Amino acid sequence: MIKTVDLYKSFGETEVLTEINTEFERGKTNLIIGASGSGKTTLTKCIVGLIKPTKGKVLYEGKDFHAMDFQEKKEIRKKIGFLFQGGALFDSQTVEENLQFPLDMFTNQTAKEKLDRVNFCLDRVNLKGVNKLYPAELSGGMKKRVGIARAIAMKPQYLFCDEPNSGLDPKTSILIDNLIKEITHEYDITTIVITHDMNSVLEIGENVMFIHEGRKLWEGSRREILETNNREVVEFVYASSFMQTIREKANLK
Ligand SMILES: Nc1ncnc2c1ncn2[C@@H]1O[C@H](COP(=O)(O)OP(=O)(O)OP(=O)(O)O)[C@@H](O)[C@H]1O
Repeated sequence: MIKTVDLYKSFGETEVLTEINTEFERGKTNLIIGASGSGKTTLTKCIVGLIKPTKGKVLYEGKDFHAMDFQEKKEIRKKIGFLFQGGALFDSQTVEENLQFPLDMFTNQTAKEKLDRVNFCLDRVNLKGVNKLYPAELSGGMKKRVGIARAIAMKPQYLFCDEPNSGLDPKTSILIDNLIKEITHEYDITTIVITHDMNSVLEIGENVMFIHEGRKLWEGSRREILETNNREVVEFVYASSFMQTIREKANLK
């Protein structure tokens, strides 16, 4: 579990995060939603240690990350997998080399052990046999799946996904969403997903946190989001008439 306690972040005079108290549960897909500029990325950066909060704590299994020494932070970082927008693959390396990269960096595994792990992860995301292809030879959805395979190569305890659906068609988006959810359950990972995609919220939002102007305004499940009367959440989530129809239909049942 990851927890934030009274977390604040300012850039100069500007306060970007205010009093964020939240919990991201293990074995669940925890979604962070909110308008552009509301503070989602800043919060995530504070959690993974890319920036230091102005005040407050980030607890990994109860231990304050920002109070840890270099070695302890390194141990936590080894347990974090990242899925970046666009996959963030190295274009000059094959799929196999991309997946092997974290294993080369952080493990002393033999070449055979690394290849076995690469093949296992590719198989898990239904991409058997693409080892020797380069990212340019893959579709957007395949790149995302390679990104997921790379993110799980190190058997992470924590998984951060930054807009995993950006640039994907609706069908592929659902496949990627479900893959993230399955992997989260299968390996009991604490998964945090930043998303703008309301389909994802309704599909995999086991825990949804809504940030508005740097404050946590609402938290609940995908079911609860259909029923909430919180004005800001309703304005954000149900901005389109299509989403309003979904809400009305769900609440009539
Ligand atoms: N390094 C920085 N220096 C100054 N201001 C920053 C910095 N990083 C972020 N901000 C400001 O913090 C606020 C929150 O930005 P953040 O990127 O966290 O929002 P976001 O919700 O992730 O937005 P988006 O959905 O567009 O990615 C914005 O007003 C942004 O300009």
